[in-house]
Amino acid sequence: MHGAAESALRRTRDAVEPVLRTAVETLPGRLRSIAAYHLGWEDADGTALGGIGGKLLRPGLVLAAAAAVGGSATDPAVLRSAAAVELAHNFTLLHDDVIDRDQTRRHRPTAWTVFGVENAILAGDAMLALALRLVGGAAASRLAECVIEICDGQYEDCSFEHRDDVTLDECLTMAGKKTGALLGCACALGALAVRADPLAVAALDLFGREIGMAFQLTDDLLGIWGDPAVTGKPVGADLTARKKSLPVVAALSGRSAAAGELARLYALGRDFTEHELRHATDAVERAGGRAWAATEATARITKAHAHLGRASRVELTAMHDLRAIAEMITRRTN
Ligand SMILES: CC(C)=CCC/C(C)=C/CC/C(C)=C/COP(=O)(O)OP(=O)(O)O
Repeated sequence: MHGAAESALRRTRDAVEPVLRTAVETLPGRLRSIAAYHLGWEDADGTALGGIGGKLLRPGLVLAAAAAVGGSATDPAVLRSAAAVELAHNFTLLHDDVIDRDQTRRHRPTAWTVFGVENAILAGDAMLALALRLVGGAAASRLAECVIEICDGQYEDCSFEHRDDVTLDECLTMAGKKTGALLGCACALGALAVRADPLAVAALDLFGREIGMAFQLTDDLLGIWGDPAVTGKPVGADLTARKKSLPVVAALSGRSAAAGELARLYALGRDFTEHELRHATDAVERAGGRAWAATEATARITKAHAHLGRASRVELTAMHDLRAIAEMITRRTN
């Protein structure tokens, strides 16, 4: 993280973590323990740990969006929305780790490997319900719509694993639902919490969706070329499992020899060996998938800035944090 974005996310942590902790404390004991483990507050045996493991990007967007339309980032309604968005995000992570059978998240064993699949699913469900209860009213309806869109995106993502004809457009649409929707919703909820003009809410939603696309593109790149010591996840897991991530689908859509090699590896129908993983990583790069994803991520950030510019009521002077967070997304290393 860099400068202004880093300090915006640090302020977010200070402001939102107490609200999150108070909310999670209201969960029944065993569900609370799983949520506290997943959020990095406790070890598996209940020993207190340093703090929340995630970057708090989505709550950061809630606070920055509220400020951008002239509201206060310390308004209780804004803080509740920020905590709710983070709870909903963590519901998706808990369930996603179960679906993918991922072993590691945020440098630690995933909740399902520690507490069991059923319990991790139930803790995720409880966190989503907590999110909706925390905001209530119109904000809860908006968040619920967003979660339905995320589930639709996740459904598409899973269904792509059984197809070998997935197009780049399909993949981009899926990423917009799976990841872009929640970043858009975070911005919209921040603006709604301070009763912003509907035009500004819509512009901020579109801004969030575009940076959400850039976020997913960068996430996919980090999944292949990131440093596991920084990302907290094993490198190459998506490729090994032959996932249709954006750089892979971009590479497969070309006609180069490297695209053919990648297609043959994907047609093997089983997880890759270490040697095949190295070959596939190299083929995605040579077939242009890495360069395409990096360029597309930058283009999405440019589009996002244009949405801010079109929001006539948005306070131009107060948009600094939103711009800083957007710029940080393509540079991030975790
Ligand atoms: C319904 C369901 C299972 C949906 C799954 C949706 C899903 C997991 C989409 C991926 C989004 C993503 C890149 C998360 C990492 O966020 P991050 O890097 O901001 O995470 P952090 O909080 O650890 O920083």
